[in-house]
Amino acid sequence: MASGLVLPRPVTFVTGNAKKLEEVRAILGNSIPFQSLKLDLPELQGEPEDISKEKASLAAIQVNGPVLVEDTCLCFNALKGLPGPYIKWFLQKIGHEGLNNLLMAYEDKSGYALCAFSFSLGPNAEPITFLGRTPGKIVPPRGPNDFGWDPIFQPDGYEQTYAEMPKEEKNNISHRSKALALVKSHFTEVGYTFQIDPSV
Ligand SMILES: O=P(O)(O)OP(=O)(O)OP(=O)(O)OC[C@H]1O[C@@H](n2cnc3c(O)ncnc32)[C@H](O)[C@@H]1O
Ligand SMILES: [Mg+2]
Repeated sequence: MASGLVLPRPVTFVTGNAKKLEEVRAILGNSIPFQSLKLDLPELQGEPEDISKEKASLAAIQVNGPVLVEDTCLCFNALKGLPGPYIKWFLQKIGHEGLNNLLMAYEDKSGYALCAFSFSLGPNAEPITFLGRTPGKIVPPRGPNDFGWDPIFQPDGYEQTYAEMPKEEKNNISHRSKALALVKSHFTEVGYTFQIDPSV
């Protein structure tokens, strides 16, 4: 492990989505101490990794300190990765049924959930991105409708949709937990310490 880098401020996880925050808390536990800030950052366009980095840069300016953000995609293979980062608007406009209908013309219902976390040390720093991906298929909705597209995503190797699974099970295999595992390894490697440095 490196000698350790004292961050002048605790890490702030910036999101406007309470469900994301709930999962990030459950997955990270005490491994990375963080505070959260509810902020609706702009919905950007482009490739998932670029969107996530740009989101981190915007968040770092707002917070004026170290931030963690994430952007989530739901990608359909038959549609070459779309809706991808635009899933939020697709879901809002056409719902679970409409998302299934998008694939009606295709035999291939496979896809993947993708999470792109980005960490920035502050307004002038270059964000680092960590990707997590869980393959699965798009199915007619099953299970509680309390988080986004969970009812229509059935991960490979499972008979249940994300929505039907106990939360701990989703958190063990999810796109989010895979990306967060990489975030944790990075923090361990760099050896960040999170106490507030009184000299700053
Ligand atoms: O403020 P941010 O963090 O951006 O929160 P958001 O809700 O705008 O989230 P995204 O921009 O990443 O858009 C992703 C969409 O996918 C939904 N979503 C994200 N993670 C999910 C998950 O694990 N299961 C189901 N739906 C999810 C989320 O509710 C959005 O509709
Ligand atoms: Mg968003």
